[in-house]
Amino acid sequence: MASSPYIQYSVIVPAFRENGNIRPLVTRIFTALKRIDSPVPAEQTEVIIVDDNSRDGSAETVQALQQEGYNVRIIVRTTERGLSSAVVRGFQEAAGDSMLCMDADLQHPPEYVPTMLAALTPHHTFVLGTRYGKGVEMDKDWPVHRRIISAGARLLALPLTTASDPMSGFFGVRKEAFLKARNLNSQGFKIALDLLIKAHIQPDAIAEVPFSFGVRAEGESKLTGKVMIKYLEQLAELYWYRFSGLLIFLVIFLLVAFFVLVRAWLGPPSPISQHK
Ligand SMILES: Nc1nc2c(ncn2[C@@H]2O[C@H](COP(=O)(O)OP(=O)(O)O[C@H]3O[C@H](CO)[C@@H](O)[C@H](O)[C@@H]3O)[C@@H](O)[C@H]2O)c(=O)[nH]1
Ligand SMILES: [Mg+2]
Repeated sequence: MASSPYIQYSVIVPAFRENGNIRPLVTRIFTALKRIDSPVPAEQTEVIIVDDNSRDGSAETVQALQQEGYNVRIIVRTTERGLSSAVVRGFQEAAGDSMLCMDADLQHPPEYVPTMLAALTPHHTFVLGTRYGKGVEMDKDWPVHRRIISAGARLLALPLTTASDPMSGFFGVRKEAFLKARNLNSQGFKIALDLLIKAHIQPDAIAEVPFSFGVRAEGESKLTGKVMIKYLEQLAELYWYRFSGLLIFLVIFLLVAFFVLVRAWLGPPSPISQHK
């Protein structure tokens, strides 16, 4: 398939040591896009892998796929690391106005890519692949401890957004909405949540696509204890970002109310006695 200069859709895949998954991922994405009923044309879609210098043959796999005609490229970062910053880099390099982020390990089904991309419109500037929608379920092999961590993380984010699965790594955003976000947290694992808040995505601008979260095909998860602590730090930052104005207002209001009450309780100031 020849690459087209009219790219409207970009699929960003952060990847670290994912060589074994890259070929099935890319071929399945393009097979889905080439289906007769795909709402998004394959010729208008590019895939960008953002790799953190894995040196596991990922670059060679991408090169072979390019020679076979797939519109895929790889950015190999050597001075930066981390999931969120890799996704941001991919969004910055994307040619398409509709941009999707998905994991390399096939936990996000490539067959959903056309539907996810097509859900992005000038009205729905954000699309979230949700694991908590109607009619979908987690893969029963997903470990219990991961379910508990996920439920806890979701609960903590409730005051920040009404989205059903803001922890999802399967999400898309329109370029114009992405460009509105300032000070994105490059250290975190939860770039969708960060974008939802910092790009000021309103609830009615979010389209949700339920999908069944599978188990990793090859390699290992990079979710560690350190990542969970980073998530708590990210939450604290987002709470401050979202609620600091309200907090400052409340403090000033309480101080003024306290002052007024004290004055009322002490009564009016006694008249000054006059001397001749
Ligand atoms: N470039 C780069 N990619 C990374 C890095 N860390 C992880 N990735 C890539 O990011 C994707 C997700 O990493 P996993 O290690 O598979 O994460 P997970 O534990 O399965 O977590 C996923 O599910 C969570 C929901 O439970 C999501 O919140 C999370 O974003 C991710 O999608 C994979 O493609 C992985 O290679 C990194 O430091 N750099
Ligand atoms: Mg994974």
